[in-house]
Amino acid sequence: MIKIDKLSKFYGKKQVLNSIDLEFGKGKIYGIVGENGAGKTTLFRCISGLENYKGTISSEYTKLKDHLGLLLTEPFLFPKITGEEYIQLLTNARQKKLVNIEDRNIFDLPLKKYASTYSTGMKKKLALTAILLQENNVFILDEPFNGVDIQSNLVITEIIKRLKKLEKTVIISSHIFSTLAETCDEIYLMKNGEIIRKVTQIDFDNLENEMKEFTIRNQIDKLDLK
Ligand SMILES: Nc1ncnc2c1ncn2[C@@H]1O[C@H](COP(=O)(O)OP(=O)(O)OP(=O)(O)O)[C@@H](O)[C@H]1O
Repeated sequence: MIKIDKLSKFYGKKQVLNSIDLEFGKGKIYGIVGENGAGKTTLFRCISGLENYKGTISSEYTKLKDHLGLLLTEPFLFPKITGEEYIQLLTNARQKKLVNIEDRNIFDLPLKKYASTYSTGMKKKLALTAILLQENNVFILDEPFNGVDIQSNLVITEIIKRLKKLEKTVIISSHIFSTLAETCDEIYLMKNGEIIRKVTQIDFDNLENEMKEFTIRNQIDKLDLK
């Protein structure tokens, strides 16, 4: 269980997260949706221990970040290391010894090549492979489906479902509602640094319809397309 109490974050004078209260349990998948700039990535960075913040983030672990895999929208890959070396680096950090990495190459990546030469989608797949092989208990996936081919998206969706069965905690942000609706137990709607709504599976269709109607009424109609 991860418990977030009154989490606030400022960048300089700008408040980006405003008194967020959330709880994430084991064996559950959570979606976070919200417009660009709502604060999703900042929330993830705070939970992952990459940012200072006000409020508390507590869990059953002494150091949550030692049990947490964060997939960033644009993973950082060091120059001059191969895909294989990247995976080794991350798994070594968790004292996991991998005998044959090629056997665990779920996305058929060219692991002998420098990771910095990978395409955007390949970088994301490498970073995801590494955090999965770390055998984390908590996974935070920031737009995991974005920029990744259809086949790999199907694989990622299936992996997320398996992580749930393994009693892991998975938190996902996505701008593609259907991918969240297929996997999530609960979806939180973020706006201007606040969680404004919690939606459970039974209401996913209503949420999608409301969002569509709101967007079309307020945004697309401005174009006055004839
Ligand atoms: N390092 C930073 N310094 C200053 N402001 C920042 C920094 N990182 C993010 N912000 C600001 O914080 C706000 C929230 O950004 P964040 O990246 O968390 O949003 P998001 O919901 O993940 O957006 P998107 O859907 O576009 O990825 C934005 O106004 C952004 O400009």
